[in-house]
Amino acid sequence: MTLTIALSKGRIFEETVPLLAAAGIVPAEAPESSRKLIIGTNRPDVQLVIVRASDVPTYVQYGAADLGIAGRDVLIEHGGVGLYQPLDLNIAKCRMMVAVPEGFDYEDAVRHGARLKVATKYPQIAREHFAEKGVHVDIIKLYGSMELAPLVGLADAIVDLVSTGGTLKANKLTAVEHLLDISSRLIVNQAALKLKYPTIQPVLDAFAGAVPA
Ligand SMILES: Nc1ncnc2c1ncn2[C@@H]1O[C@H](COP(=O)(O)OP(=O)(O)OP(=O)(O)O)[C@@H](O)[C@H]1O
Ligand SMILES: O=P(O)(O)OC[C@H]1O[C@H](OP(=O)(O)OP(=O)(O)O)[C@H](O)[C@@H]1O
Repeated sequence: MTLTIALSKGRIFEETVPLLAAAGIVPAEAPESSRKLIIGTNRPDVQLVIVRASDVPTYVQYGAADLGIAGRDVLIEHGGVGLYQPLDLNIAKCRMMVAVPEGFDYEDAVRHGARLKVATKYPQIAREHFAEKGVHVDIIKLYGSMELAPLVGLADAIVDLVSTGGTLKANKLTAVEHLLDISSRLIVNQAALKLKYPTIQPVLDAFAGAVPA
């Protein structure tokens, strides 16, 4: 029985390589330098499928992949249906923040009941946050480069991921609220966990033992 693991290119793949190694799995090639979407490994019974970060939960939900690694941001937006989430891998760590242009008095706007235009790739997380605060917002869904939106008048604020703060700084934005701490989690298709338990459990154990501090 083949074990299929869904991963995204970039930081998740890079930070997953040591975890795979702990489970005795070595990718046959690097996705960055290959156009292949199915990548073999040193183990004939394990293959990797390379998908968009936000598509990882969907592949695992429907059983097209048995395991996957996805950010908490992506998992909240997906909803987590059909997924078992046994392990926080403590990789791809960042924070979900509200940010506004430097000089914009966000607290004052909120206090005065202003209606804010908020650009984000994370409409569920943003909607819930502002609903809890009782702030009226118009959510504008974007797929990337959120930091641009306030600079060109598309939005008053953004909800986005911040790590070093370099992107905010380069675009003269400042973080005004911290919504969530984000890291990536191992996700498992619930049916696959039962059917492929003897193959999956050792991988889960190896990952658990290799989680970075
Ligand atoms: N600057 C960052 N530092 C650390 N982790 C991050 C950072 N940005 C995003 N992440 C985390 O890594 C995950 C994957 O991000 P990545 O940039 O590889 O994909 P993406 O471009 O956001 O996804 P998609 O391809 O679906 O647009 C995110 O879901 C998030 O959990
Ligand atoms: O605080 P920093 O260290 O600057 O990181 C924050 C940036 O990282 C993420 O983008 P990413 O690098 O994933 O680019 P992408 O959205 O174009 O994939 C996020 O959307 C921010 O733009």
